[in-house]
Amino acid sequence: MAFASLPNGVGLINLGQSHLHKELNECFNVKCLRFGTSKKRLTRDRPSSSIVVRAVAPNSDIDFSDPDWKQRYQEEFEKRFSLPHLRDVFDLTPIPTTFFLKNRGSQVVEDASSTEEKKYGYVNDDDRALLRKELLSVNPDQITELYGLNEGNSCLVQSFGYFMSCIFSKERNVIKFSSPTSAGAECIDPNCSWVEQWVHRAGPRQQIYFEPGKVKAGILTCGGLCPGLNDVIRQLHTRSKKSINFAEVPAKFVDFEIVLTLEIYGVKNIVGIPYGYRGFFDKGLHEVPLSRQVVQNINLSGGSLLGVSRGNGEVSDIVDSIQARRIDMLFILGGNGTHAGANAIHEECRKRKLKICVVGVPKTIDNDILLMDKTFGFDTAVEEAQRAINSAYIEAHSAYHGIGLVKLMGRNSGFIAMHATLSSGQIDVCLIPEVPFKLDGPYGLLKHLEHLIENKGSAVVCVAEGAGQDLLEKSNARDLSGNVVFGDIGVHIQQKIKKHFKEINVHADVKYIDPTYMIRAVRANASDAILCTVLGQNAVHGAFAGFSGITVGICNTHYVYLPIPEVISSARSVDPNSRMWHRCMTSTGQPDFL
Ligand SMILES: Nc1ncnc2c1ncn2[C@@H]1O[C@H](COP(=O)(O)OP(=O)(O)OP(=O)(O)O)[C@@H](O)[C@H]1O
Ligand SMILES: O=P(O)(O)OC[C@H]1O[C@](O)(CO)[C@@H](O)[C@@H]1O
Ligand SMILES: [Mg+2]
Repeated sequence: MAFASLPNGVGLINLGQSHLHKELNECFNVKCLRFGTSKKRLTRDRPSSSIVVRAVAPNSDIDFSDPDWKQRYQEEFEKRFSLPHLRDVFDLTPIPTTFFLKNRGSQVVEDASSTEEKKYGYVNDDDRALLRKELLSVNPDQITELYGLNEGNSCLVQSFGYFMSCIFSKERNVIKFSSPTSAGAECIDPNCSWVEQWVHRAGPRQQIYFEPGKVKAGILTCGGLCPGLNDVIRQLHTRSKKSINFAEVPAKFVDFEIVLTLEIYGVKNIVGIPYGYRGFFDKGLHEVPLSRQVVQNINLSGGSLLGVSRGNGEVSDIVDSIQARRIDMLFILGGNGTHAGANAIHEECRKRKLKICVVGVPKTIDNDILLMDKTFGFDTAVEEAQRAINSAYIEAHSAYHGIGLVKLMGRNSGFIAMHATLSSGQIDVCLIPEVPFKLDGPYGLLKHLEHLIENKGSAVVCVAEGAGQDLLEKSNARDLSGNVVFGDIGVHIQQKIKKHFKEINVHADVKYIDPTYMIRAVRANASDAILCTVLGQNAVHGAFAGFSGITVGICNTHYVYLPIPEVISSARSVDPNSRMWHRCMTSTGQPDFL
């Protein structure tokens, strides 16, 4: 069983292991995470929360002696991951789609789909993608055998690279954990049996639930900034160099790419909601009409041209505003908090019997959304973080007894710090929220730095902002969204290092770099930009397909739709028993600090 230990010693149990019955009730970092007896799933308590996140364990009370337990598990899993649909509430007859893959010129051509397109161009509602990201560790001979390459498989062995990518696209790339104690093992039963877990495939459907000409679509971005927001909502173009006055933006002044997909369907009425949810309840802010004029390169800059914000509005006020604006589709780009809000809006729309589709697009540099391979902005943030690390390294190595210290974002999750450490190869110590550490004592960080200075002459430390919060004075301060405001672990460590080396009378030249906002205010790199484009398009397809209360994502290399509660029931975090964290420690050569 792979428990991820948290700074306060709370066990964070991996998804798929909640049959291990244990009750915990602790506050972890920003949020209070509860592991209840009845639900047996980590949920997040938000004192100011207006919604309760659904928390259904697929494998609650599984009787493994029942020969049919796998089937039961899969049935429950299928139920959990079924997508809320307008049909659940309304008696609707779908119409043929207006989204065509072929014969599209500058104009949207009505019913121009070819027979071939009808056959192959769309995703079926029953299509599924295998959720679990699994790794294959067998040699090519075994692959040939395993995948029946000699039996008409379309993967032709042209080159090893092609061969591997072809194989890996077959959705059968699984790892068999022989034991729950294997690194990173996520097992359901004590024998680690393989149980397939399928989720819904994203993409355009042949039948749609809205007449595009009558649709009004809204887009908003909420939470902190993230590289790629403008790519998802690509491309916003201003003819003026001046910043946008959201109270007065002429139609066709701005142009977004989510808009492009909407317009390909034939939607003409598209608006941007300024500054996240605030745009719905702040009377001084007005929606921004968006159009499809071909405009350039706004995705070349970071930030969000719609603006972002934190802070709670009443869900009922927001839905009043959505209703008054007659919005039919709402696309919401944001992190965990924003998605909780999106789900609350979706639920409220259902309660009021409004035919509105709410579709989320997960945005977070922290990469802390459950189940997803990665979220957009993360890669870019890691890439940018390396620049800071490189500067810290150069400073440290150029100074006599230099110690470089870099603090990176990562509120609950150390993915940015871990990946930046792995990619830079210049870090001696990586500290993340998921792994507790001590500063003092024979096994503490300070002693290790002494050792590095003595033996290497310099050292570089990378610390995630949420790491070591137990070493700081507790603060009750919260930001507008209710997130706990952390103490500055970077400054704390810097001071402790200086004090320590002074006390032992050894010279140390400490250089502290805090690139916090620099790593998220940049434009998306190529891989994030592609991810953004695909997610943006799929969000639009999802709404036209009639799904609401869903989000889009990439899971196990496939693009999928997921019900929102499933991805926000807790923050995704680094598993200290994973191979990746082990690799990180191997790369730095750091000890445990405990
Ligand atoms: N449980 C909730 N129910 C309803 N709305 C929420 C909830 N949690 C957060 N929100 C709203 O979502 C918005 C964004 O939340 P938050 O500031 O936590 O950012 P986020 O989406 O998690 O992004 P980031 O990854 O940058 O933190 C805020 O306006 C907040 O009011
Ligand atoms: O200072 P702001 O804008 O509230 O954002 C800071 C937070 O944003 C994030 O990047 C994303 O949640 C966190 O890592 C960080 O704590
Ligand atoms: Mg958040």
